[in-house]
Amino acid sequence: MISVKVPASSANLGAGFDCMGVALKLYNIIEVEEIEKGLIITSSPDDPSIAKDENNLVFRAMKMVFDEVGWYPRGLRINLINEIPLTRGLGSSAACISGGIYAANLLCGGKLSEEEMIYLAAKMEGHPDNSTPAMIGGLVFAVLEDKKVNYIKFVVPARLKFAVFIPDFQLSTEYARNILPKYIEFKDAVFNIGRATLFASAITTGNYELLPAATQDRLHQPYRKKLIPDFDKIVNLSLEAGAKGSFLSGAGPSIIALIDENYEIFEQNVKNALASMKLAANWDFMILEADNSGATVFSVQSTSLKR
Ligand SMILES: Nc1ncnc2c1ncn2[C@@H]1O[C@H](COP(=O)(O)OP(=O)(O)OP(=O)(O)O)[C@@H](O)[C@H]1O
Ligand SMILES: N[C@@H](CCO)C(=O)O
Repeated sequence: MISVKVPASSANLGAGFDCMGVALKLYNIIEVEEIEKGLIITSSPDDPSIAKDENNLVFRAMKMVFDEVGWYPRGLRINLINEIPLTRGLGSSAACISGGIYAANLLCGGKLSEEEMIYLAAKMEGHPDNSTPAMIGGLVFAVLEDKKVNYIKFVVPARLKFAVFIPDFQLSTEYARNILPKYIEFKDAVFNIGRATLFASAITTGNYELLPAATQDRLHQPYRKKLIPDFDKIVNLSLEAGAKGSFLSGAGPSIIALIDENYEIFEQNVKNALASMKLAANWDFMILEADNSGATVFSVQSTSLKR
């Protein structure tokens, strides 16, 4: 059996719609083994939205690899141990896709290169901002091209931490993409290009004082925040508690705040504010570090049946 550990991820990071994302130390584990025949999928915790047949996202990602390399297991057992909350903007689908591709490639003897896996994952997800950090870790700047992903991975220092606010409802990426406008104003495009560029420079040079300005966005948050009750309250309370920028995580509904010092004071301030504004029951709160490794093998025993 092969066990693969794959991190959560947060995409967009403010202004970098579909092109910036970071892996986070919150993990799913995907265990796979070849069996004589059939497909057996188990999951814990279980969730009715996790398919147990060929529609399962991990299976579909694995199947894409088998089709690509022309090798198929006789049958397959997949066990999913899920820590990443589903459909909350924390890259649960990218973890399934990147982790599934990574596990399938191990099962079939490592026929695909890392670049090929990164490309297949981004192609399946439709954009590379969750799938690339899920695959290789770090904070990634990435663009999906015709046949490859052009990207740069930045190794995130432990000093920079990610406060995550997770509400008690789901918001599918598909729905949150469908409500975006087809066209945007030229001045809004200019606004985001400037902020995204500033963010890349500020993050990679450690110039965190620029992050509150560099994480502003006009491409997706103005439309999506209407779907998230208390969005403005959470953003404002995290900035007042000392965050260096606060924004929607991926397509939402979770919200991320960046912190680089006084973590305990920040945590206490946030907990007090959530309680006094009566938001604590509806919003989970945790502070995470970036994961700089991406998908990794947890353990490998006998991987496939003898032929
Ligand atoms: N552990 C899992 N096992 C199987 N399928 C999963 C699992 N986690 C997520 N999925 C599938 O992915 C869907 C959620 O994907 P979606 O892109 O909407 O949200 P997300 O990836 O959590 O958020 P975002 O893309 O904004 O970070 C679920 O409805 C389910 O079909
Ligand atoms: N960039 C994507 C991330 C979610 O998958 C979006 O915002 O729709």
